[in-house]
Amino acid sequence: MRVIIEPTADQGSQRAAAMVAQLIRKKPRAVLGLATGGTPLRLYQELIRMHQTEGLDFSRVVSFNLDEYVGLPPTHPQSYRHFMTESLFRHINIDIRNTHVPDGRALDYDTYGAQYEASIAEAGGIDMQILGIGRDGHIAFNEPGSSLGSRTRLKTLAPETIRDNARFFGGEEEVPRLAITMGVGTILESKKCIMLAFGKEKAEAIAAMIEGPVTAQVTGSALQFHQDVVVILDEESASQLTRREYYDEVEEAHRRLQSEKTN
Ligand SMILES: N[C@@H]1[C@@H](O)[C@H](O)[C@@H](COP(=O)(O)O)O[C@@H]1O
Repeated sequence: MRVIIEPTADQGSQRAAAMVAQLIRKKPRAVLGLATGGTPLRLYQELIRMHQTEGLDFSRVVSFNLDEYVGLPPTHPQSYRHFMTESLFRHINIDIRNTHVPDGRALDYDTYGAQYEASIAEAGGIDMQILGIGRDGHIAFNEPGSSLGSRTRLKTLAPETIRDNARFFGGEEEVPRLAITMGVGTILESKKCIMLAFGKEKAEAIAAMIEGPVTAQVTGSALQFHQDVVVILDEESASQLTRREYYDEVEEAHRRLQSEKTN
């Protein structure tokens, strides 16, 4: 796991955007795994800027989102489909038919989950999965206790997640209790994962995910089994890591290698 600590969330988001842009330039038909929540917003803003000012071309990009609330139509202001349209899709030249967000109104979730997995496989698998993390260490909506081999399925939200997301809904009562989410096993199959976490409220989850044991109680810790994960942090979210100096040294070594390559 590569741990990059940037001074601020803005710098961290720019770093992530550069990685996404590099992939799309190399592989115009890249398959991106996308996340919602407050964390990736700055990354999406930077991608929009790159599209508008540098001509970053999304016309052949395919995307799959991690999750969606059950019961919300795509037009609902808090649905993740709506979030993606407003925060990214309508500002870039992605073909909306190539964007996939789980359907929160599917009737048969077992069949639907299997179909979602099949569409990811048909697209060639996810090249780069963007991830955030919940304060309890969950990824997508894989709440504590989720199987580390889980696939796309229906999931009951944990009380902490409902509390955390109440701010978007104007109260806990309004937050849906169920979601459809890619599983931990689905996420582990993506070729590369970029996790973003900013702010001190994520510090504990980040320390548990990176330096703690692999456990279904912190589903993000399963990423320790993935061979290509980059975690991008700011000073606050990195504040509880005990091996900080080592991560900085690794980054320094990366920089030296890069500059030797380009010189
Ligand atoms: N399903 C989403 C996750 O994908 C996200 O990572 C998490 C953190 O959200 P935020 O970035 O707003 O802190 O919230 C929800 O649970």
